[in-house]
Amino acid sequence: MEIGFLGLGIMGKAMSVNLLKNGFKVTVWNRTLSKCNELVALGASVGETPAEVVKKCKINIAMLSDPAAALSVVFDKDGVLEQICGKCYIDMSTVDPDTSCKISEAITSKGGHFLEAPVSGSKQPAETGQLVILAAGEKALYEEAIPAFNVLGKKSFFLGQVGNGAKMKLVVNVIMGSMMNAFSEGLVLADRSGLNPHDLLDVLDLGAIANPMFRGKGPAMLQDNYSPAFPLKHQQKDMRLALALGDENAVSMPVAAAANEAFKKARSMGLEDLDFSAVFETMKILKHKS
Ligand SMILES: NC(=O)C1=CN([C@@H]2O[C@H](COP(=O)(O)OP(=O)(O)OC[C@H]3O[C@@H](n4cnc5c(N)ncnc54)[C@H](OP(=O)(O)O)[C@@H]3O)[C@@H](O)[C@H]2O)C=CC1
Ligand SMILES: O=CC(=O)O
Repeated sequence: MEIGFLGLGIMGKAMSVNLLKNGFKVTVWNRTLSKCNELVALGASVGETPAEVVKKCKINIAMLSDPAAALSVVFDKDGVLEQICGKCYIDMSTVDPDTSCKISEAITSKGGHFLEAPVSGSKQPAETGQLVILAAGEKALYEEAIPAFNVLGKKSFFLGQVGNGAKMKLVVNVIMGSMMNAFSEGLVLADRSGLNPHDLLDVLDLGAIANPMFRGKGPAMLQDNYSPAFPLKHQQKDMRLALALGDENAVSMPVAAAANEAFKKARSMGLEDLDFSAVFETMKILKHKS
């Protein structure tokens, strides 16, 4: 199966490498075209524009930063829409349900097929094919994409109509962002009250709230290492979009709102391209001021 892949950031690069290594033919495109070179060295072809990729490939996957990027790649000149008739488009970016529905409507009205399929799991799961895929939209396309999903992920869910995948992803990530804030506060509290935060990591890891995120990120955070796996700007985007979903549904979300403020503070400190665990730095600043 030949797959078109649009967007070679942290996730898209890892996912397309994985597809290539598992025997798929892949044609890639990235806004900054030079990022395609590494994939070419592994056997990928390059399209000069999204339209050129879609013209060549029946199944096309996008992994783009945010709603603006997702819309631009579809609707702009030389975009996906120009060649979508009879072709398939799977948007795996994390966007809001309205963006996903807008893309779906445009694609299907031009005779294309659409699936949204955002993922849970970060850089390492993308590299090792351990993502959790949250698909919604055209069921027949979901079934057609299963061989690719089996390479990219450890489990795929089909969640029904377009928008449900986006919603599920935002619910998961609003919980994750709030957890990262609680974890960071706990690390600061341990330190300031005279405990060794490394001991806290060991205690947490043996108890009821042990989880891969605390286990994976904690030691690096204590060394001020925020090498980006999941950039903070994207986590804050997800908080913002999840809070908007809360607004729409009259769901009070004070914990998530406070966590969002901390991520915004981190962005204002210039930390947006670091890993989202860098929100810890906002609390260390507060600590030093008090
Ligand atoms: N990193 C992670 O752990 C995870 C990320 N996600 C989600 O996956 C998506 C991608 O994340 P990630 O790979 O980390 O992000 P990156 O920031 O590493 O990559 C973003 C990609 O989007 C492209 N892009 C940005 N703006 C535009 C635009 N206006 N037009 C065209 N292309 C554009 C970038 O192109 P260029 O190279 O030219 O800048 C790049 O290819 C996001 O929605 C994120 O929330 C989901 C799960 C985990
Ligand atoms: O969206 C980020 C993730 O780790 O999942």
